[in-house]
Amino acid sequence: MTACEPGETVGAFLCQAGQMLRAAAIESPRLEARLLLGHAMGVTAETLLRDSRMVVPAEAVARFGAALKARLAHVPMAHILGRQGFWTLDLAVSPATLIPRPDSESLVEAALAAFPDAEAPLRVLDLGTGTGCLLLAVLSERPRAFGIGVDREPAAAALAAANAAANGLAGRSAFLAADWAGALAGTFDLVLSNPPYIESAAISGLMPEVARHEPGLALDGGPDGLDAYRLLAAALPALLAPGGVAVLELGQGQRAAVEGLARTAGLRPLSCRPDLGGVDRALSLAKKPVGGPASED
Ligand SMILES: C[S@@+](CC[C@H](N)C(=O)[O-])C[C@H]1O[C@@H](n2cnc3c(N)ncnc32)[C@H](O)[C@@H]1O
Repeated sequence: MTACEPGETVGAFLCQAGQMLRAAAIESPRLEARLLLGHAMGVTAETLLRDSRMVVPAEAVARFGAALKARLAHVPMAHILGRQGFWTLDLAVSPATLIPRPDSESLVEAALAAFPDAEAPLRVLDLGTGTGCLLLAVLSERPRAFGIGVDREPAAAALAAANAAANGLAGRSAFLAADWAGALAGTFDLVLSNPPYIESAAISGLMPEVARHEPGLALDGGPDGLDAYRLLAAALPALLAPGGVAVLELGQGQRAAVEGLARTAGLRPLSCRPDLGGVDRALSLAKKPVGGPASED
């Protein structure tokens, strides 16, 4: 390990922090050190790169120390920074719910592909809305759409409402704390859901950022990971308007099982969009027409 130059400069702090993060097996130690120091100083990581001889002010040193300590304890970067980008949106995050993942953007792509008319006046429902990321991304692309986001965790529903306001979407969205769609009447053109789908026994083996810092309510799908899909599949036929589509996020390897549950509930699998890693991720479903064939295949 090369010795870091001593001193109070950006370069010295970044060098020391990078080494500590690497020793803690953090994947991108130099990048994260820059993001944390930039956050503590209120400047961008690019600014730090431009002037590594800049002296770090005392109050930023204290903030950086606290942020670094948290990261070394595997607190997720998004929780320390308080923000996460998703689609084109900048979203506040909190320990109350899942940090939005890039893989979930495939649900937004699937939803937009299902409703390609940008001017369609869609009614959208997002079950387990968390930060509101899925609903808000769709509303940002469909200016005549209106949406409701539901989360059983009241702090998540409040976070999603704040994210809607911060992104100029409060006028076309509403959020409530409830158990799935139990509190709702009416039907929707588009139902989105990224439910908890990790097998209960697998959670403790996930990376510490997830297992220790993201809530069980957002992760735990029961013994086989499918508990929420059973409830959602049963509820969807009554929630979908004629011509409506549901887009569900899947965990790796869950496609066949969830399609089976959907068919049993009277739904028709339309397509399944892979994420950037090629994993079947966004399952689109429609209601089988009354009196229609029992299955599409
Ligand atoms: C996997 S997270 C997804 C959050 C967000 N939609 C996203 O894609 O990042 C699942 C969310 O479902 C919520 N949830 C779990 N059980 C629920 C229930 N019975 N009713 C409503 N929401 C629930 C959790 O609180 C959590 O916010």
